[in-house]
Amino acid sequence: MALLLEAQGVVFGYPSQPAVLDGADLALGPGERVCLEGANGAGKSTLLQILVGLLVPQAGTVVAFGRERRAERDFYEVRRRAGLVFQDPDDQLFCPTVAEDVAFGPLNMGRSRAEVADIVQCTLDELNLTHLRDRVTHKLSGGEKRLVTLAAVLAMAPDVLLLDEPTNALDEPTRERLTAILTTLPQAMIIVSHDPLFRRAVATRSVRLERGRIQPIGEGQRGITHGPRLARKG
Ligand SMILES: Nc1ncnc2c1ncn2[C@@H]1O[C@H](COP(=O)(O)OP(=O)(O)OP(=O)(O)O)[C@@H](O)[C@H]1O
Repeated sequence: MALLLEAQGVVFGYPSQPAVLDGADLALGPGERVCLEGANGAGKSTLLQILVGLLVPQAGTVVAFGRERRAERDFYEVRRRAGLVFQDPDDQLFCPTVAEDVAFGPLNMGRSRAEVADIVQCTLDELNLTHLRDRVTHKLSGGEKRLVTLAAVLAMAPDVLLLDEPTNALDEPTRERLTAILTTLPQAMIIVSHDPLFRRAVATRSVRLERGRIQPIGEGQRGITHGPRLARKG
């Protein structure tokens, strides 16, 4: 099976946080929905950004769509084919209206105005967001913004999705709707999530980032963890 994205032995630290990733290996194959969990600050967002070349590892390799990627120009194609939905929608949405935000990517990719109008309509329809079309983006609720960021990324028809905590700020019905959407999309995806119910519903495989490395999660450890049972007297 040809892998779509792969981090091999990635080492990365920030000047103030020197050992975030310490030989992290993560691979994504076609049809997979890999859920990535790990404690706050474990380095999950950092790893997603390395996979699309927004951060440069100090050691290790990124292989994307069959080619090793090193230089910034190697990542232009990767960022076009791997759509990253940021943890904070305000890092991603910057146009005055929802329709303009969703149109921005395909216009930037050289699609015609007529094609883009169709893409915006279809993408908003598919995500059930047509009612938000002409709304001012920065006045949307947190959950609405999150769905609009997904629409903006899907409008670029990526081959792969990288989703950083996509259920943040979503109420339960919206989370269920997102689950239904993600499990019917054809794209392979890596999903960072702290939400065990969501992970269980979407993951085809789960891994954990711990002490800078990726550990597989076996069936026994997977899903919701229950607290220790109270000792019963008598
Ligand atoms: N730009 C930065 N400069 C310095 N340190 C950073 C920067 N971005 C992240 N860090 C630090 O690197 C570590 C990993 O951050 P990262 O955001 O990748 O973790 P995470 O696993 O995604 O966390 P969370 O689950 O809380 O979102 C954290 O200790 C964080 O404070």
